[in-house]
Amino acid sequence: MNDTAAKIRELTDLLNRYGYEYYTLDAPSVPDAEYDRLFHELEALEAAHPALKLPDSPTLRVGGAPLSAFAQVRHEVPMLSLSNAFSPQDESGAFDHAEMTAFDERVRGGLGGKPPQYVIEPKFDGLAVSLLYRDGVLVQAATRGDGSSGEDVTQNIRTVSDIPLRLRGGDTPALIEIRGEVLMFKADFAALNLRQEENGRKPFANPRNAAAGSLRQLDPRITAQRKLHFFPYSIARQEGGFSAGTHMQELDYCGRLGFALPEGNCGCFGSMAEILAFYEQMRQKRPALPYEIDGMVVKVNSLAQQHELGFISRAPRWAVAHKFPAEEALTV
Ligand SMILES: Cc1ccc(Cn2cc(C(N)=O)ccc2=O)c(C)c1
Repeated sequence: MNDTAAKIRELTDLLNRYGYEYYTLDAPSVPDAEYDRLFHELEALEAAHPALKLPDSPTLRVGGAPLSAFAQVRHEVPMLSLSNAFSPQDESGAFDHAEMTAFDERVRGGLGGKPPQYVIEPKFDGLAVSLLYRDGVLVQAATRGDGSSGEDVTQNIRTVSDIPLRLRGGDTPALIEIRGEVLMFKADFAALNLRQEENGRKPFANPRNAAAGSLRQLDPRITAQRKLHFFPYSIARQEGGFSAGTHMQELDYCGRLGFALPEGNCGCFGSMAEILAFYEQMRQKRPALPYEIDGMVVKVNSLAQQHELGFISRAPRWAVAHKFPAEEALTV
C-alpha cells in the first residue's frame, strides 16, 4: 500500500475512533478543533485521490448527493413487529398485568414447565432498521417496510453518528445483520421544531415522526443535520464472530462491536414478578429519559428457548403430529 493510501487508512481509523469516543462513549479524548483539523486533512487527501477513499470514511457522515428514489431491499429474515401486551390501567391507576401473567404461563407451558429467565428492555419509540456489515464494514441499511422488504437508506444511516461505519473490537464476523431502532432524543426534537417554526416549516408531531421523516429523506445532507441515534436490539443473521447464547449476550456483543446500549434501562430476571417491578420502575423513570419509549419489551433470555418457543408459535396451526409411544428400550 503506498504512503498516501496508508495515510488515508490511518486518518480514517483515527477519526472513527474519535467519533466513537465522542458520540457513543460521550468521552472525547481530543479537542473538537483537533478532530476538525484531521477531518479536513482526510477530506483533502480524498479529494486529491478519490479512488483511495475508504468505505468506512468519516467524511461519509456529512452525506452525499441526494437520491431520486430509494431502492427496495428484501429482508432475508423477515422484520417482525411485536405483539403488544397492553397493560390497561384500572381506576386506581394501578397497572393490570394480567396479559403479562398470561404470557408467562404460555412460555412456561411451551418450555415444559421450565422457569425461563426473562430480559426486559425499553420499547423505543422510533423506527426499526436493519444494518448489514460485511467483514466489519457497513454495506447496507434498510427500513422495516412491510416486514418482507424495506427502503434502502444506507447513505442516510451513515450520517447517524453512533452507528459504526466499521465494527470495533477483534473477532469481526464475516457477515452480521443487526436490527435496532433509529430515534431522535427529546431535546433534539424540541430544537428541530424550533428551527422548523423559525423557517416557516411545519413542526413534527413527535420524535418518532421526526426520526422517520429525517431518515426517509432523499437528501442525506438533511439527515446529517438531524442528530439521530441508534440502539441495537437483536442480531438477525451472523456468520463468524462471537456466538451469543442469550439475548443479553447479544446486546453486550453489540456494545463491544461499537454500538450504544441503553445502560441501566435493561434487566434480566428469573420471575415475572421481578419483571413487573422493573416495568413499574421504568414507568416512573420514563419522563426523565432522554428519549421516548412507549413501553417495555419482555423476552425469554435464552436464544435456544426462544427458538423452541418460536417453533411452537410458527408451527402450522392446521397440523399436529400424533406420535407413537417411545419404543421400548431394545434389550440387546
Ligand atoms: C469543529 C468541530 C469538530 C468536531 C465536533 C464534534 N466532534 C468531536 C469529536 C472529538 N472531539 O473527538 C469527534 C467527532 C465530532 O464530531 C464539533 C462539535 C465541532
